Amino acid sequence: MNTDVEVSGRILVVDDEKCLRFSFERFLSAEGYRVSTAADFEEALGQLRNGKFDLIFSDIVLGGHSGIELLRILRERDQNTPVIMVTGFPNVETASEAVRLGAYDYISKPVVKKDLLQVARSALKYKRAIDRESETRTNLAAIFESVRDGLVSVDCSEVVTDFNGAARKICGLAEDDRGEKIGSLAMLCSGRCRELLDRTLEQRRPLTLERMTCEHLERPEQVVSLSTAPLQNRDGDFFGAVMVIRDETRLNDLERSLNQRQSFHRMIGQGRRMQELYGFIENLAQVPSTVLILGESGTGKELVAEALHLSGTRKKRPLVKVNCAALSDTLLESELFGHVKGSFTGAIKDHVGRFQRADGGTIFLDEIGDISPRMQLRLLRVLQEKEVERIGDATPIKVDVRIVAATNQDLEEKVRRGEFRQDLYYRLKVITMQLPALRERKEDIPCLVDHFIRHYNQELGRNLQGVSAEALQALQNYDWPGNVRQLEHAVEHILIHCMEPVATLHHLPQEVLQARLSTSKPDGEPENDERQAILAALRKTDWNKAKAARLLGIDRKTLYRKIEKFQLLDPGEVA
Ligand SMILES: Nc1ncnc2c1ncn2[C@@H]1O[C@H](COP(=O)(O)OP(=O)(O)OP(=O)(O)O)[C@@H](O)[C@H]1O
Repeated sequence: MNTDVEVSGRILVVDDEKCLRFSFERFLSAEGYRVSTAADFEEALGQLRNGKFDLIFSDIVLGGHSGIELLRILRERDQNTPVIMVTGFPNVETASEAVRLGAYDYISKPVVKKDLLQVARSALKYKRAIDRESETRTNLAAIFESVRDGLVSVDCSEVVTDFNGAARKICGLAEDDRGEKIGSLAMLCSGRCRELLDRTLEQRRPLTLERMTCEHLERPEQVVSLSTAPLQNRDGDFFGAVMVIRDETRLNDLERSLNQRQSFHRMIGQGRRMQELYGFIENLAQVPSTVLILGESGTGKELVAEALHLSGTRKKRPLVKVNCAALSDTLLESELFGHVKGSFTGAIKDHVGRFQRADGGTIFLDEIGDISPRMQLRLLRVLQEKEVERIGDATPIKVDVRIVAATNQDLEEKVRRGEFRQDLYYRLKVITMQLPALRERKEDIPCLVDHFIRHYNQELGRNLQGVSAEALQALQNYDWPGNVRQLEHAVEHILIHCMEPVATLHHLPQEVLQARLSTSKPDGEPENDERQAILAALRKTDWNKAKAARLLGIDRKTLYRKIEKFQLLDPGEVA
């Protein structure tokens, strides 16, 4: 008697020899199998129509038909049920033809009981394994289809191998996108998620991206979070990557209505000041007015300009960024307005200016406070006339560009001192946005720290889990003269110096630790932190201002201003 529950099953025996049917039925039933018999081809078909079998024994010769015919029909209907051919005489050719067509095995008459039971047991075991595998596959396919997150897999050449229903909905993928390169798909979004997949394929490690606006043309509000993972087979061979896309739009909407958004485009911050800023940007995004963004260095002025551009209708057109302080006057003029060939030495061909390149979109003029009086005048004309003149060509060219300017300088003061044109100042400050310094929104420091830890974990291939409560307190108490940029550098410093799962006080940058010591003194003044931090950085770098500014995460001009403000003296110069 067969005691192996695994291999119990329903068996059909098809043979025109009554005594063979009888002995098969007797031997197999005694083992606990449920056995049915059929005397010919038609009867076999009838049995197959009415019932399900786990194993079929079939004679190769079946009256006017052949067992091979039966095998063919079975294979068309059901791939899994093993069929064992019974040959009346050892005709190896027919038997091997049967195996080629998908028979599990063959046995020859006269059949020995031991052989029969052995082949039946092995075929039924095989059937169970196949059933289990296809069950797992069906379950996985059902899970794949039913999860709410979008799933997209690609192979090593970025060809889409599969995606589920949620991905169809979130990303707008169509059935025939399978087999296409992901970069070649005509998607209606920014495609920033593809960059993450590219990096996963390149670096072969999981990556995440929190809350990203898809900039989908049909669903402009759509916000998603992404995570990717490399795909490996059992032998550890890498064969592609999978991306999980979580639609966070509803959560984002809810947070917006509750004024609790944690991020907006690339900006991070959950406090009141940032909520006001997000709302303000959304309101301004729909109007074409010029915007002047004011704020200390590192407060995120460029990110605000980006968010302004991406939240409005101009997002389909370019956002062109110009750092006015980084270029000499002549270069800036040619960069902004363009030039014609031969208009000055070195003008070997026509050059399209950035105003023209930004046509229909936005131009971001960073460090606007640093432009020369001549450039101020030229810019004033663009603002007044909405047209530009290329160097060497007096023909005005109409441009439709939204101007977003930014500065960390006190422009009003510059106007008072006669260093900045008042008329240009008024034209620029149609709408002014004052960005809060990080010390004015310290409640955002924990989520910024988390954000930068995630970022640098990915950049540096690390797995820092967080910072200790004491270290976080020190980060929150510090005044951050270099604002978010400095905090970002501080987190990078932490990741470089900390090899433990959680960073503690001694992994913090020197300036934060020093400020902590100085504020613990009873007579510590609020400004002391900043002064101490700057002094510490200057001392550490032997008063090399470029290095000190880098250490502090501020630009050199800001550092000079702070040195003046705190009346710090370079010991080298005093001597
Ligand atoms: N709210 C924020 N969330 C996340 N990152 C931020 C935020 N604000 C600034 N950053 C980061 O800080 C760095 C400086 O930001 P950004 O260049 O926008 O500042 P800025 O005010 O334009 O500085 P500067 O006046 O020196 O040009 C960037 O790496 C930016 O990603």
